[in-house]
Amino acid sequence: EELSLESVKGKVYTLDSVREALIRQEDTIVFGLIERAKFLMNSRTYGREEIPGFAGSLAEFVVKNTEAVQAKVGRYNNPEENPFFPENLPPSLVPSYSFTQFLHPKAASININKSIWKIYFDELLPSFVASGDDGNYAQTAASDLSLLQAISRRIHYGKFVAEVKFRESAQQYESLIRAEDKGGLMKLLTFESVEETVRKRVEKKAMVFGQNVTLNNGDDKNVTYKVDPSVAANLYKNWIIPLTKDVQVEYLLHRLD
Ligand SMILES: O=C(O)C(=O)C[C@]1(C(=O)O)C=C[C@@H](O)C=C1
Repeated sequence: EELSLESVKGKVYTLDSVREALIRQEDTIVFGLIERAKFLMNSRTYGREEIPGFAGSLAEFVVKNTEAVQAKVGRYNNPEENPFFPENLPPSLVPSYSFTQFLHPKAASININKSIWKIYFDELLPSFVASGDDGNYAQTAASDLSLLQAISRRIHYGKFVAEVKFRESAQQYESLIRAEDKGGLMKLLTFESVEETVRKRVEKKAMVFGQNVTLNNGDDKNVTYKVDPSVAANLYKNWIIPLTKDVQVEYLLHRLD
């Protein structure tokens, strides 16, 4: 079998391959929920903390500084990655890998991490983290960062999904884009049955990955979970899928710029 040059050089994006990537990212998000749930709410991570020379919370401090370190080693050269604090990020110090140029150049200006940040702290955390304070503020912020990054990568992956769909039905998309018909675009890119499958699979993953494992496992009714599986399913239903679709519409509106 012949390998195309493109598959040797970089990633090939098809509807199947982007959906495969979204499925694999579910694992990361479910594990991220489980890891964050290990700690209590630890509100001191999110309030005004007295960090000398820094105006912001401990969580912001960890995210900003970690992003700066990761930027220096090239994290944001990958078009699949979007920083939470893009202002003043240092340039990469290492030679850049040549990522497949698949997206329209306007994609780089789409970043909805401000909304993701707000939803994460205001709505998601209180829905599954036990209240209280165990003193692990740095560890809490580190687990917030990896979960935020996983959720952000998943939602912004909408750019790739949209580009694949655009290439598959360019004519249909073009007329909606020219008419700036957001509702029509939303309808054309929506697959209700796929969304339902995603929600059910995520709930099952939360059950499988998050069950408390014991050796006397005969009795199914005694199984308990580290994160309520409905929290994972609702995260997808209420935020992740709708925001992925918003990113797709936003991307498509600029596709012909
Ligand atoms: O799989 C797709 O076609 C997507 O666009 C992804 C996704 C999702 O976020 O899971 C979003 C919209 C579709 O209605 C179905 C699923």
